[in-house]
Amino acid sequence: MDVPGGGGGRGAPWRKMSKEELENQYSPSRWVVRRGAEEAMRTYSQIGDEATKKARATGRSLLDMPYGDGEGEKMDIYFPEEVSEALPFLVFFHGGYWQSGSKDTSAFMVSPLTAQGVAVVIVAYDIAPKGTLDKMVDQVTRSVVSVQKRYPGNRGIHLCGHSAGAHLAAMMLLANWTKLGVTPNLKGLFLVSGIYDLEPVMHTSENAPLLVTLEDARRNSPQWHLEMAPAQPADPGCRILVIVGQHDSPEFHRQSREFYQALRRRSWEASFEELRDVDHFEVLWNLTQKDYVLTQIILKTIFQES
Ligand SMILES: N[C@@H](CC(=O)c1ccccc1NC=O)C(=O)O
Repeated sequence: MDVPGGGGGRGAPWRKMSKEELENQYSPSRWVVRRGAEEAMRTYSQIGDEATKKARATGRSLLDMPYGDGEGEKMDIYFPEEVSEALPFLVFFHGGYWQSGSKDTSAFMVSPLTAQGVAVVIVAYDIAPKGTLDKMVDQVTRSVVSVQKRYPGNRGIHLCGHSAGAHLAAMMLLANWTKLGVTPNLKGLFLVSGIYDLEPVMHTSENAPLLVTLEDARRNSPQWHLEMAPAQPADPGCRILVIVGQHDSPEFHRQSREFYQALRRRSWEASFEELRDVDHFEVLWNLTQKDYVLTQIILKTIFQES
């Protein structure tokens, strides 16, 4: 296999980095500006935990709904007060480098979105070492199919993913829905501080539980597919918002920018947004706030199209 000609190619900046520099660039917690790395991670878990407890306390949820036979193939569905047949859905995939995180601490955006009439689904998947990347991509694909089958009258499904979860969401652009028998009513993707070319991650300590080979990395890199694989027709009805935090590392900025550019080259309806004054974790925990700029962008996008 050849290497892509774009940012992932032979001239990619990460190829010239020392092992330490690469490790640094791919350790989001080292780039936070308002607190130490450990405190940032602690706050992130705490806010996720509290948001999930608050979302579950309303009682308007279906928890642990299976989307497959595997023990980890479960999703939580949170409903707005006004129940209708034709709700817009937002399906969220949590981050944590495919090896940490849980649906049980990731309901960040549930309260502000359900308050505005959006049903929110938080998906669990088998993180490493139990799950491989291929398995996680397959699981997430089946979770989207399951939402469409359960709610065929939905007014659009938007996917949202953070970091490793943005990678999983982006992989849905390559899914073979025909083979799965159902084409979800996908209207948009919100990709927050994601990774789209997995090859550099393979050379960091994050790969220890993942055991990604070069073949695995390419097969599971949406960037690689957009640059190298035969073009799949872009869906003009599906808008893609690529989002990065101002204080994300330069490599995270590069990954987002180059993915956005590759999407545009392949005729996807994509836009790019750098969110001011937030780091890799704040961008997500701010989604607990109805007035946060990204919460507002998400709501505006969902209701423009439903
Ligand atoms: N070990 C990582 C943790 C991390 O990257 C992370 C943690 C929680 C949610 C998302 C994350 N990043 C990507 O998936 C770090 O140093 O920041």
